Amino acid sequence: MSNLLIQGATVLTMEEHDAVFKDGEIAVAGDKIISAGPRGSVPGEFKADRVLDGSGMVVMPGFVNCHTHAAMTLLRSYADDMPLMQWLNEKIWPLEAKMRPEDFHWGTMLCCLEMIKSGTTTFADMYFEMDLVALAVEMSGLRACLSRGMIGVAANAKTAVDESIKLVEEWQGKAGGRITTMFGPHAPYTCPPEYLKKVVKLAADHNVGIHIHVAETKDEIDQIKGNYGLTPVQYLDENGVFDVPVLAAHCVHLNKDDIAILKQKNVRVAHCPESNMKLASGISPVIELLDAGVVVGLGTDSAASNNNLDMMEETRSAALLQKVATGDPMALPSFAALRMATTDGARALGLEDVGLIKPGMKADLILVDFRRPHLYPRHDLYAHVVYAAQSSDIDTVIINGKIVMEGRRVLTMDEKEVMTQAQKCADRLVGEE
Ligand SMILES: N[C@@H](CCSC[C@H]1O[C@@H](n2cnc3c(=O)[nH]cnc32)[C@H](O)[C@@H]1O)C(=O)O
Ligand SMILES: [Zn+2]
Repeated sequence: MSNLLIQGATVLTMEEHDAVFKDGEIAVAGDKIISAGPRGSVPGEFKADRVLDGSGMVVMPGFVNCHTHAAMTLLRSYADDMPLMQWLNEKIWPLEAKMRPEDFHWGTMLCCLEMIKSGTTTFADMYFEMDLVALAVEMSGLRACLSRGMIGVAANAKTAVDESIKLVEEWQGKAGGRITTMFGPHAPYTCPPEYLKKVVKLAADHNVGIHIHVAETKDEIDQIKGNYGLTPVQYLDENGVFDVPVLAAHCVHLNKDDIAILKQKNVRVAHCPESNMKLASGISPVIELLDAGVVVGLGTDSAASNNNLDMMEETRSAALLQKVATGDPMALPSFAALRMATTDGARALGLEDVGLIKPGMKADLILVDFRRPHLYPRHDLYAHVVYAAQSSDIDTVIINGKIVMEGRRVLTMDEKEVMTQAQKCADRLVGEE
Protein backbone atom coordinates (compact mmCIF):
# COMPACT_ATOMS: atom_id res chain seq x y z
CA MET A 1 0.00 0.00 0.00
CA SER A 2 1.51 3.33 -0.94
CA ASN A 3 0.63 6.89 0.00
CA LEU A 4 0.22 9.64 -2.56
CA LEU A 5 0.01 13.39 -2.03
CA ILE A 6 -1.29 15.73 -4.73
CA GLN A 7 -0.35 19.32 -4.02
CA GLY A 8 -1.07 22.70 -5.59
CA ALA A 9 -3.89 21.75 -7.97
CA THR A 10 -7.31 23.36 -7.94
CA VAL A 11 -9.64 20.66 -6.59
CA LEU A 12 -13.15 20.29 -8.01
CA THR A 13 -14.61 17.90 -5.45
CA MET A 14 -17.93 17.74 -7.39
CA GLU A 15 -19.83 17.59 -4.08
CA GLU A 16 -21.45 20.92 -4.80
CA HIS A 17 -20.80 23.89 -7.07
CA ASP A 18 -18.78 25.86 -4.51
CA ALA A 19 -16.80 22.91 -3.12
CA VAL A 20 -13.56 23.99 -4.81
CA PHE A 21 -10.11 24.27 -3.22
CA LYS A 22 -7.62 26.54 -4.95
CA ASP A 23 -4.06 25.44 -4.17
CA GLY A 24 -5.55 22.25 -2.77
CA GLU A 25 -4.12 19.12 -1.26
CA ILE A 26 -5.36 15.54 -1.59
CA ALA A 27 -3.95 12.66 0.43
CA VAL A 28 -4.41 9.11 -0.86
CA ALA A 29 -3.63 6.00 1.20
CA GLY A 30 -3.79 2.78 -0.78
CA ASP A 31 -6.92 2.90 -2.91
CA LYS A 32 -8.70 5.63 -0.90
CA ILE A 33 -8.79 9.38 -0.49
CA ILE A 34 -8.15 10.13 3.18
CA SER A 35 -8.26 13.92 3.02
CA ALA A 36 -9.02 16.71 0.57
CA GLY A 37 -8.84 20.42 1.29
CA PRO A 38 -6.68 23.53 1.02
CA ARG A 39 -2.88 23.35 1.37
CA GLY A 40 -1.96 22.38 4.92
CA SER A 41 -5.12 20.33 5.50
CA VAL A 42 -3.46 16.90 5.29
CA PRO A 43 -3.16 15.19 8.70
CA GLY A 44 0.28 15.71 10.24
CA GLU A 45 0.97 11.98 10.59
CA PHE A 46 0.46 11.33 6.83
CA LYS A 47 3.72 10.30 5.18
CA ALA A 48 3.66 10.44 1.39
CA ASP A 49 5.66 7.94 -0.65
CA ARG A 50 5.11 10.13 -3.68
CA VAL A 51 4.20 13.80 -4.09
CA LEU A 52 2.58 14.95 -7.34
CA ASP A 53 2.96 18.63 -8.17
CA GLY A 54 -0.43 19.76 -9.42
CA SER A 55 0.34 23.43 -9.95
CA GLY A 56 -1.41 24.76 -13.02
CA MET A 57 -3.73 21.75 -12.99
CA VAL A 58 -7.34 21.11 -12.09
CA VAL A 59 -8.01 17.82 -10.31
CA MET A 60 -11.46 16.25 -10.45
CA PRO A 61 -13.04 12.78 -10.20
CA GLY A 62 -12.38 10.61 -13.26
CA PHE A 63 -15.12 10.20 -15.84
CA VAL A 64 -17.56 7.28 -15.51
CA ASN A 65 -18.61 5.90 -18.90
CA CYS A 66 -21.93 4.16 -18.20
CA HIS A 67 -22.43 2.29 -21.47
CA THR A 68 -19.86 0.68 -23.77
CA HIS A 69 -19.11 -2.42 -25.81
CA ALA A 70 -15.34 -2.28 -25.38
CA ALA A 71 -14.02 -4.77 -27.93
CA MET A 72 -16.18 -3.14 -30.61
CA THR A 73 -13.45 -0.51 -30.73
CA LEU A 74 -12.04 -2.80 -33.44
CA LEU A 75 -15.07 -1.87 -35.57
CA ARG A 76 -14.56 1.89 -35.31
CA SER A 77 -15.48 3.54 -38.63
CA TYR A 78 -16.24 0.16 -40.17
CA ALA A 79 -19.97 0.80 -40.64
CA ASP A 80 -21.41 4.28 -40.40
CA ASP A 81 -24.32 6.43 -41.43
CA MET A 82 -27.14 3.91 -41.14
CA PRO A 83 -30.03 3.21 -38.73
CA LEU A 84 -29.62 0.89 -35.73
CA MET A 85 -31.30 -2.32 -36.91
CA GLN A 86 -29.71 -2.24 -40.36
CA TRP A 87 -26.34 -1.42 -38.77
CA LEU A 88 -26.63 -4.35 -36.32
CA ASN A 89 -28.15 -6.94 -38.68
CA GLU A 90 -26.18 -6.24 -41.83
CA LYS A 91 -22.84 -5.04 -40.56
CA ILE A 92 -22.07 -5.49 -36.87
CA TRP A 93 -23.55 -8.87 -35.92
CA PRO A 94 -22.09 -10.77 -38.93
CA LEU A 95 -18.62 -9.43 -38.12
CA GLU A 96 -18.94 -10.09 -34.37
CA ALA A 97 -19.69 -13.73 -35.21
CA LYS A 98 -16.15 -13.99 -36.61
CA MET A 99 -14.33 -12.52 -33.66
CA ARG A 100 -11.55 -14.63 -32.15
CA PRO A 101 -10.02 -14.51 -28.65
CA GLU A 102 -7.26 -12.12 -29.73
CA ASP A 103 -9.89 -9.69 -31.06
CA PHE A 104 -11.61 -9.44 -27.68
CA HIS A 105 -8.26 -8.93 -25.99
CA TRP A 106 -6.80 -6.27 -28.28
CA GLY A 107 -10.15 -4.59 -28.92
CA THR A 108 -10.67 -4.17 -25.18
CA MET A 109 -7.05 -3.09 -24.63
CA LEU A 110 -7.44 -0.41 -27.31
CA CYS A 111 -10.68 0.73 -25.68
CA CYS A 112 -9.00 0.90 -22.25
CA LEU A 113 -6.04 2.79 -23.66
CA GLU A 114 -8.28 5.38 -25.31
CA MET A 115 -10.38 5.72 -22.17
CA ILE A 116 -7.40 6.27 -19.88
CA LYS A 117 -5.99 8.88 -22.28
CA SER A 118 -9.30 10.73 -22.22
CA GLY A 119 -9.76 10.63 -18.45
CA THR A 120 -12.22 7.78 -17.96
CA THR A 121 -11.55 5.83 -14.79
CA THR A 122 -14.64 3.58 -14.71
CA PHE A 123 -16.78 2.05 -17.45
CA ALA A 124 -19.81 -0.23 -17.75
CA ASP A 125 -19.36 -2.79 -20.50
CA MET A 126 -21.82 -5.17 -22.13
CA TYR A 127 -20.22 -7.68 -24.48
CA PHE A 128 -19.25 -11.34 -24.77
CA GLU A 129 -16.14 -13.49 -24.15
CA MET A 130 -16.11 -11.57 -20.89
CA ASP A 131 -13.21 -13.54 -19.34
CA LEU A 132 -10.97 -11.97 -21.97
CA VAL A 133 -12.53 -8.56 -21.38
CA ALA A 134 -12.05 -8.89 -17.61
CA LEU A 135 -8.39 -9.89 -18.01
CA ALA A 136 -7.74 -6.87 -20.24
CA VAL A 137 -9.50 -4.59 -17.72
CA GLU A 138 -7.38 -6.08 -14.95
CA MET A 139 -4.18 -5.35 -16.90
CA SER A 140 -5.24 -1.82 -17.87
CA GLY A 141 -5.84 -0.65 -14.30
CA LEU A 142 -9.37 0.61 -15.07
CA ARG A 143 -12.43 0.10 -12.90
CA ALA A 144 -15.30 -1.63 -14.71
CA CYS A 145 -18.78 -3.01 -14.28
CA LEU A 146 -19.01 -5.96 -16.68
CA SER A 147 -22.02 -7.77 -18.12
CA ARG A 148 -22.29 -10.57 -20.69
CA GLY A 149 -24.75 -9.43 -23.33
CA MET A 150 -27.55 -12.00 -23.70
CA ILE A 151 -29.78 -12.24 -26.74
CA GLY A 152 -32.75 -14.38 -25.70
CA VAL A 153 -33.89 -15.05 -29.26
CA ALA A 154 -30.43 -16.23 -30.44
CA ALA A 155 -29.29 -19.84 -30.83
CA ASN A 156 -26.77 -19.31 -28.01
CA ALA A 157 -29.33 -17.92 -25.53
CA LYS A 158 -28.72 -20.69 -22.99
CA THR A 159 -24.91 -20.50 -23.33
CA ALA A 160 -25.13 -16.75 -22.79
CA VAL A 161 -26.93 -17.38 -19.48
CA ASP A 162 -24.30 -19.90 -18.35
CA GLU A 163 -21.48 -17.55 -19.30
CA SER A 164 -23.20 -14.69 -17.47
CA ILE A 165 -23.41 -16.74 -14.29
CA LYS A 166 -19.74 -17.65 -14.66
CA LEU A 167 -18.77 -14.00 -15.12
CA VAL A 168 -20.64 -12.92 -12.01
CA GLU A 169 -19.40 -15.80 -9.88
CA GLU A 170 -15.77 -15.52 -10.97
CA TRP A 171 -15.22 -11.78 -11.35
CA GLN A 172 -17.43 -9.91 -8.87
CA GLY A 173 -15.08 -7.86 -6.64
CA LYS A 174 -11.93 -9.05 -8.42
CA ALA A 175 -8.91 -7.04 -9.68
CA GLY A 176 -8.44 -5.44 -6.26
CA GLY A 177 -12.15 -4.60 -6.12
CA ARG A 178 -12.05 -2.76 -9.46
CA ILE A 179 -14.37 -5.21 -11.23
CA THR A 180 -18.06 -5.55 -10.46
CA THR A 181 -20.60 -7.40 -12.56
CA MET A 182 -24.19 -7.34 -13.78
CA PHE A 183 -26.43 -9.54 -15.92
CA GLY A 184 -26.87 -8.12 -19.43
CA PRO A 185 -30.12 -9.05 -21.21
CA HIS A 186 -29.55 -7.14 -24.45
CA ALA A 187 -32.88 -5.34 -25.08
CA PRO A 188 -36.68 -5.72 -24.96
CA TYR A 189 -36.74 -6.66 -28.66
CA THR A 190 -34.18 -9.48 -28.23
CA CYS A 191 -35.42 -10.88 -24.88
CA PRO A 192 -38.84 -12.59 -24.57
CA PRO A 193 -40.75 -12.51 -21.24
CA GLU A 194 -39.72 -15.96 -19.97
CA TYR A 195 -36.07 -15.23 -20.68
CA LEU A 196 -36.25 -11.91 -18.86
CA LYS A 197 -37.89 -13.52 -15.83
CA LYS A 198 -35.14 -16.12 -15.65
CA VAL A 199 -32.46 -13.42 -15.80
CA VAL A 200 -34.17 -11.32 -13.11
CA LYS A 201 -34.19 -14.32 -10.78
CA LEU A 202 -30.49 -14.93 -11.45
CA ALA A 203 -29.64 -11.28 -10.77
CA ALA A 204 -31.62 -11.33 -7.53
CA ASP A 205 -30.02 -14.63 -6.43
CA HIS A 206 -26.53 -13.26 -7.14
CA ASN A 207 -27.32 -9.86 -5.63
CA VAL A 208 -26.21 -7.94 -8.73
CA GLY A 209 -27.98 -5.59 -11.13
CA ILE A 210 -29.03 -5.67 -14.77
CA HIS A 211 -27.57 -3.69 -17.69
CA ILE A 212 -29.94 -3.44 -20.67
CA HIS A 213 -30.67 -1.30 -23.76
CA VAL A 214 -34.09 0.38 -23.36
CA ALA A 215 -36.31 2.43 -25.70
CA GLU A 216 -33.47 3.26 -28.05
CA THR A 217 -35.39 3.74 -31.30
CA LYS A 218 -38.89 4.47 -32.54
CA ASP A 219 -38.82 1.02 -34.22
CA GLU A 220 -38.36 -0.62 -30.84
CA ILE A 221 -41.39 1.21 -29.45
CA ASP A 222 -43.50 0.07 -32.43
CA GLN A 223 -42.27 -3.51 -32.19
CA ILE A 224 -42.91 -3.90 -28.44
CA LYS A 225 -46.28 -2.13 -28.79
CA GLY A 226 -47.15 -4.48 -31.66
CA ASN A 227 -46.10 -7.65 -29.82
CA TYR A 228 -47.26 -6.89 -26.29
CA GLY A 229 -49.32 -3.69 -26.42
CA LEU A 230 -46.84 -2.05 -24.04
CA THR A 231 -44.03 0.46 -24.12
CA PRO A 232 -40.54 -1.07 -23.61
CA VAL A 233 -40.46 0.40 -20.09
CA GLN A 234 -43.88 -1.11 -19.24
CA TYR A 235 -42.80 -4.42 -20.79
CA LEU A 236 -39.70 -4.62 -18.61
CA ASP A 237 -41.65 -3.52 -15.55
CA GLU A 238 -44.34 -6.17 -16.15
CA ASN A 239 -41.70 -8.86 -16.32
CA GLY A 240 -40.11 -7.85 -13.03
CA VAL A 241 -36.91 -6.47 -14.50
CA PHE A 242 -37.09 -3.30 -12.40
CA ASP A 243 -37.33 -5.28 -9.17
CA VAL A 244 -33.52 -5.50 -9.21
CA PRO A 245 -31.12 -2.53 -9.70
CA VAL A 246 -31.18 -1.61 -13.40
CA LEU A 247 -28.83 0.37 -15.62
CA ALA A 248 -30.95 1.29 -18.65
CA ALA A 249 -28.96 2.44 -21.67
CA HIS A 250 -30.39 5.09 -24.02
CA CYS A 251 -34.01 5.66 -22.83
CA VAL A 252 -34.64 7.90 -25.83
CA HIS A 253 -38.36 7.37 -26.43
CA LEU A 254 -40.25 7.72 -23.15
CA ASN A 255 -43.70 8.96 -22.26
CA LYS A 256 -44.70 10.54 -18.92
CA ASP A 257 -45.82 7.19 -17.48
CA ASP A 258 -42.51 5.57 -18.46
CA ILE A 259 -40.62 8.31 -16.63
CA ALA A 260 -42.79 7.81 -13.54
CA ILE A 261 -42.05 4.06 -13.60
CA LEU A 262 -38.31 4.66 -13.97
CA LYS A 263 -38.36 6.99 -10.96
CA GLN A 264 -40.57 4.75 -8.84
CA LYS A 265 -38.39 1.69 -9.53
CA ASN A 266 -35.12 3.63 -9.10
CA VAL A 267 -33.93 2.65 -12.58
CA ARG A 268 -30.69 4.44 -13.52
CA VAL A 269 -30.30 5.75 -17.04
CA ALA A 270 -27.12 5.68 -19.16
CA HIS A 271 -27.64 8.59 -21.54
CA CYS A 272 -25.65 8.22 -24.80
CA PRO A 273 -26.16 11.47 -26.75
CA GLU A 274 -23.55 11.01 -29.48
CA SER A 275 -24.57 7.45 -30.37
CA ASN A 276 -28.23 8.56 -30.39
CA MET A 277 -27.40 11.46 -32.69
CA LYS A 278 -25.21 9.40 -35.02
CA LEU A 279 -27.76 6.60 -35.46
CA ALA A 280 -30.50 9.27 -35.59
CA SER A 281 -32.27 7.39 -32.80
CA GLY A 282 -33.59 10.58 -31.23
CA ILE A 283 -33.05 12.77 -28.17
CA SER A 284 -33.52 11.43 -24.65
CA PRO A 285 -35.76 13.65 -22.45
CA VAL A 286 -32.93 14.10 -19.96
CA ILE A 287 -34.29 17.25 -18.36
CA GLU A 288 -37.64 15.56 -17.68
CA LEU A 289 -35.82 12.55 -16.22
CA LEU A 290 -33.75 14.80 -13.95
CA ASP A 291 -36.83 16.82 -12.93
CA ALA A 292 -38.52 13.54 -11.99
CA GLY A 293 -35.50 12.62 -9.84
CA VAL A 294 -34.14 9.78 -11.99
CA VAL A 295 -30.38 9.15 -11.71
CA VAL A 296 -28.82 9.78 -15.13
CA GLY A 297 -25.22 8.90 -16.03
CA LEU A 298 -23.47 9.38 -19.33
CA GLY A 299 -22.12 6.82 -21.81
CA THR A 300 -20.42 6.82 -25.17
CA ASP A 301 -21.82 3.48 -26.41
CA SER A 302 -19.28 1.69 -28.58
CA ALA A 303 -16.66 3.25 -30.79
CA ALA A 304 -18.60 1.77 -33.71
CA SER A 305 -21.49 4.15 -33.13
CA ASN A 306 -19.83 7.27 -31.70
CA ASN A 307 -16.96 6.97 -33.00
CA ASN A 308 -14.72 7.70 -30.02
CA LEU A 309 -14.80 7.01 -26.30
CA ASP A 310 -14.08 10.56 -25.21
CA MET A 311 -16.20 11.41 -22.16
CA MET A 312 -15.12 15.04 -22.10
CA GLU A 313 -16.56 15.46 -25.57
CA GLU A 314 -19.65 13.40 -24.61
CA THR A 315 -20.30 15.73 -21.68
CA ARG A 316 -20.19 18.74 -23.95
CA SER A 317 -22.51 17.01 -26.43
CA ALA A 318 -24.95 16.14 -23.64
CA ALA A 319 -25.09 19.75 -22.46
CA LEU A 320 -25.43 21.22 -25.94
CA LEU A 321 -28.02 18.69 -27.09
CA GLN A 322 -30.38 19.40 -24.17
CA LYS A 323 -30.14 23.13 -24.85
CA VAL A 324 -31.08 22.57 -28.50
CA ALA A 325 -33.83 20.07 -27.64
CA THR A 326 -35.50 22.29 -25.05
CA GLY A 327 -34.75 25.69 -26.57
CA ASP A 328 -33.45 26.67 -23.15
CA PRO A 329 -29.78 27.69 -22.81
CA MET A 330 -30.03 27.07 -19.07
CA ALA A 331 -30.80 23.37 -19.61
CA LEU A 332 -28.03 21.11 -18.28
CA PRO A 333 -25.51 23.76 -17.19
CA SER A 334 -21.83 22.84 -16.98
CA PHE A 335 -21.78 21.73 -13.34
CA ALA A 336 -24.85 19.50 -13.81
CA ALA A 337 -23.38 18.00 -16.98
CA LEU A 338 -20.11 17.26 -15.19
CA ARG A 339 -21.95 15.66 -12.26
CA MET A 340 -23.71 13.42 -14.75
CA ALA A 341 -20.36 12.40 -16.23
CA THR A 342 -18.79 11.59 -12.85
CA THR A 343 -20.73 11.36 -9.58
CA ASP A 344 -24.11 10.36 -11.01
CA GLY A 345 -22.50 7.89 -13.39
CA ALA A 346 -20.96 6.14 -10.40
CA ARG A 347 -24.37 6.08 -8.68
CA ALA A 348 -25.88 4.66 -11.85
CA LEU A 349 -23.42 1.77 -11.59
CA GLY A 350 -24.17 1.29 -7.90
CA LEU A 351 -20.67 2.38 -6.87
CA GLU A 352 -21.28 4.32 -3.69
CA ASP A 353 -17.62 5.14 -3.03
CA VAL A 354 -16.71 6.44 -6.49
CA GLY A 355 -17.20 9.78 -8.24
CA LEU A 356 -16.45 12.43 -5.60
CA ILE A 357 -13.29 13.84 -4.07
CA LYS A 358 -13.82 13.39 -0.36
CA PRO A 359 -12.42 11.24 2.43
CA GLY A 360 -13.45 7.60 2.17
CA MET A 361 -14.00 7.65 -1.59
CA LYS A 362 -11.88 5.57 -3.97
CA ALA A 363 -8.97 7.55 -5.39
CA ASP A 364 -10.10 7.78 -9.04
CA LEU A 365 -8.76 11.19 -10.07
CA ILE A 366 -7.73 13.07 -13.17
CA LEU A 367 -5.40 16.06 -13.41
CA VAL A 368 -6.25 18.41 -16.26
CA ASP A 369 -3.43 20.72 -17.36
CA PHE A 370 -4.92 24.20 -17.58
CA ARG A 371 -1.72 25.83 -18.88
CA ARG A 372 -3.11 25.96 -22.40
CA PRO A 373 -4.16 28.95 -24.52
CA HIS A 374 -7.73 27.66 -24.89
CA LEU A 375 -8.03 27.50 -21.08
CA TYR A 376 -7.15 31.18 -20.50
CA PRO A 377 -8.45 33.40 -19.04
CA ARG A 378 -10.06 31.63 -16.08
CA HIS A 379 -13.58 32.55 -15.11
CA ASP A 380 -15.71 29.48 -14.49
CA LEU A 381 -13.68 26.27 -14.22
CA TYR A 382 -16.68 23.96 -14.78
CA ALA A 383 -17.52 25.80 -17.98
CA HIS A 384 -13.87 25.45 -19.00
CA VAL A 385 -13.89 21.67 -18.50
CA VAL A 386 -17.21 21.17 -20.29
CA TYR A 387 -17.13 23.76 -23.08
CA ALA A 388 -13.45 24.62 -23.69
CA ALA A 389 -11.14 21.80 -22.60
CA GLN A 390 -9.99 18.90 -24.76
CA SER A 391 -9.30 15.43 -23.48
CA SER A 392 -5.68 15.82 -24.59
CA ASP A 393 -5.37 18.39 -21.78
CA ILE A 394 -5.64 15.51 -19.29
CA ASP A 395 -2.14 14.98 -17.94
CA THR A 396 -2.42 12.42 -15.16
CA VAL A 397 -4.92 9.66 -14.35
CA ILE A 398 -5.12 7.86 -11.01
CA ILE A 399 -7.37 4.81 -10.53
CA ASN A 400 -7.84 2.98 -7.23
CA GLY A 401 -4.92 5.02 -5.83
CA LYS A 402 -2.54 3.95 -8.59
CA ILE A 403 -1.08 6.29 -11.22
CA VAL A 404 -2.01 4.79 -14.60
CA MET A 405 -1.08 7.80 -16.76
CA GLU A 406 1.47 10.49 -16.02
CA GLY A 407 2.54 13.28 -18.37
CA ARG A 408 0.13 11.64 -20.89
CA ARG A 409 2.20 8.42 -20.85
CA VAL A 410 0.10 5.37 -19.99
CA LEU A 411 2.01 3.20 -17.53
CA THR A 412 -0.08 0.02 -17.59
CA MET A 413 0.32 -0.92 -21.25
CA ASP A 414 2.56 -0.53 -24.27
CA GLU A 415 0.61 2.02 -26.31
CA LYS A 416 2.29 1.27 -29.63
CA GLU A 417 1.88 -2.46 -29.24
CA VAL A 418 -1.85 -2.08 -28.47
CA MET A 419 -2.45 0.01 -31.60
CA THR A 420 -0.39 -2.31 -33.82
CA GLN A 421 -2.12 -5.47 -32.60
CA ALA A 422 -5.59 -3.91 -32.82
CA GLN A 423 -4.94 -2.93 -36.44
CA LYS A 424 -3.79 -6.48 -37.19
CA CYS A 425 -6.94 -7.98 -35.68
CA ALA A 426 -9.18 -5.51 -37.52
CA ASP A 427 -7.45 -6.18 -40.85
CA ARG A 428 -7.92 -9.94 -40.43
CA LEU A 429 -11.59 -9.61 -39.35
CA VAL A 430 -12.58 -7.46 -42.30
CA GLY A 431 -10.32 -9.45 -44.67
CA GLU A 432 -12.37 -12.60 -43.91
CA GLU A 433 -15.53 -11.05 -45.32
N1 LIG B 1 -24.04 -11.11 -29.88
C1 LIG B 1 -23.50 -11.58 -28.63
C2 LIG B 1 -24.11 -11.01 -27.38
C3 LIG B 1 -24.49 -9.55 -27.36
S1 LIG B 1 -23.34 -8.48 -26.59
C4 LIG B 1 -24.04 -6.87 -26.82
C5 LIG B 1 -24.44 -6.54 -28.22
O1 LIG B 1 -24.94 -5.21 -28.28
C6 LIG B 1 -24.70 -4.73 -29.60
N2 LIG B 1 -24.83 -3.26 -29.66
C7 LIG B 1 -23.89 -2.32 -29.78
N3 LIG B 1 -24.41 -1.09 -29.78
C8 LIG B 1 -25.74 -1.25 -29.66
C9 LIG B 1 -26.84 -0.34 -29.61
O2 LIG B 1 -26.72 0.89 -29.65
N4 LIG B 1 -28.08 -0.90 -29.48
C10 LIG B 1 -28.28 -2.23 -29.43
N5 LIG B 1 -27.28 -3.11 -29.49
C11 LIG B 1 -26.03 -2.64 -29.60
C12 LIG B 1 -23.31 -5.23 -29.88
O3 LIG B 1 -23.00 -5.22 -31.23
C13 LIG B 1 -23.34 -6.62 -29.24
O4 LIG B 1 -23.66 -7.60 -30.19
C14 LIG B 1 -23.42 -13.10 -28.60
O5 LIG B 1 -22.82 -13.64 -29.51
O6 LIG B 1 -23.90 -13.75 -27.70
ZN1 LIG C 1 -25.13 -0.25 -26.62
